[in-house]
Amino acid sequence: MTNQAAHTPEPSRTAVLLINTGSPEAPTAPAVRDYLAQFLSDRRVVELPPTKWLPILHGIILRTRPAKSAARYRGVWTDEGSPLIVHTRRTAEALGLRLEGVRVAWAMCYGKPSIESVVRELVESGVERLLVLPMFAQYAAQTNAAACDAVFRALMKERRVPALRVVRGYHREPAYVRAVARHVEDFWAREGRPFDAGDGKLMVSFHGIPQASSDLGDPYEKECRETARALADALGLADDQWVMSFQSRFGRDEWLKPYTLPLAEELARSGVKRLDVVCPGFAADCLETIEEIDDELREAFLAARPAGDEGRFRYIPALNASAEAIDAYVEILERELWSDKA
Ligand SMILES: C=CC1=C(C)c2cc3[nH]c(cc4nc(cc5[nH]c(cc1n2)c(C)c5CCC(=O)O)C(CCC(=O)O)=C4C)c(C)c3C=C
Ligand SMILES: [Fe+2]
Ligand SMILES: [Fe+2]
Repeated sequence: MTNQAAHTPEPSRTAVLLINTGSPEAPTAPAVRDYLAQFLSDRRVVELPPTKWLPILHGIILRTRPAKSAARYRGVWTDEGSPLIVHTRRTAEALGLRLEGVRVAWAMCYGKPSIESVVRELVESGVERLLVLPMFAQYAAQTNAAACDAVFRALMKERRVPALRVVRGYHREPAYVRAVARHVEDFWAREGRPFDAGDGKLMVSFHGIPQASSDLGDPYEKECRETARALADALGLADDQWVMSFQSRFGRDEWLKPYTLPLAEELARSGVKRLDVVCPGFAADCLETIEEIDDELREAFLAARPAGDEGRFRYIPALNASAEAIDAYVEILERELWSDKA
C-alpha cells in the first residue's frame, strides 16, 4: 500500500519567529525618514507624552536626522542590503536547517519585512503554534515589549490565532553566555588577548536606554550588568581586566551610565593601550556596532591616546549566524518548543 502522506509531508504547523529591530529600506534620507518616523513614534521606544514628543519628532528630528543617519547607513550598507537584515536572515536560515519540522521565519519591528506581513503569511500557511524569539537577550520595554506589541497587533487581525509563546529574554541563559564567551575566546585565540602586555582591557558595551525608563522599573540595566558579569566569569577575567558601558545615547536626556565613548577616552588617557570591545546585546552587527563602535569609538579611543604612544583598538563582531550562536538559539528554542510538533 502506498501512503501518499508519508511522501509529501504537510507544511509544518509549528513556527519560530525571530524578531530584530529593523533598518531603513535604503541608505537614503527619504527611506531613513520613513524608518525613523515609524521607530520613534512607537510609544514603547519614546515614553514622553505625545503632546510633548510629536512636535519635537516632526519639527526637529525628522527634519535633521535622516540626512545624517543616511550617510552613516551608507558606510555600513552591503551588496545584500543592511547588515542587520542580512545577519538576521542568515540566522533564520541556519536555524531552519537545525530545527526539524519547524518553520523558521524572521521579521522586523520597524521597516520590512514587517511583523504583520510575516505573521499573516504564517497563519495563512496553516501555522497553529507560534514561538516568538525577540533577539534581545536583555529585556527592555523598548525592544522586547515593542516586539510583543507588534505580534499581538498582527494577531488581532487574524481569524485563526495560533497558540503563542514568547521567549521573554535570555540574558543569563548558560547557552547564550557560553556562546558569547566562546566567540570572544575564538577571537583571542586567533588575534591574541588585550591583556598580554598588562595594559589592555575588554569593554562590554550595551545599547543604552533613558535613565527615566530604568527608574520606571525596566529590568534592562540589571540584566545587562548580569550578562557582563557572567561573561567576565566565563572568560575568567579579573575585575581590573574589563569594564561595562552603555552606547548609542539618543537625545539630551540622561541615559544609563557609564557612557561608552567618554569611558573609552578616559581609559585611553589613563594608560590603557589595548582596548577590545564586545557588544553582547546586539545579536547582529548593525549600524550601532559597525559604525558607532568599530569606526567612531575606534577613532575616539586612538585619538585620546597620549601623543607618540600608540594604541590598539579591536571590535569583536556580534554573534551573527556563527555556529556558536546557532547552537545557543537551538538550545533556548528547543526547550520552549511544543514537544509534539506535528
Ligand atoms: C539592542 C537593543 C536596543 C535597545 C535597548 C534600543 C533602544 C533604543 N534605540 C533608540 C533609537 C535608535 N536606535 C537606532 C538603531 C538601532 N537600535 C538597535 C537596538 C536597540 N535599541 C539596533 C540594533 C539599531 C540598528 C539598526 C540598523 O539598521 O542597523 C536608531 C536608528 C539609527 C540612528 O538614526 O541612529 C535610533 C534612532 C531609542 C530612542 C531607544 C530607547 C529608548
Ligand atoms: Fe536603538
Ligand atoms: Fe546610534
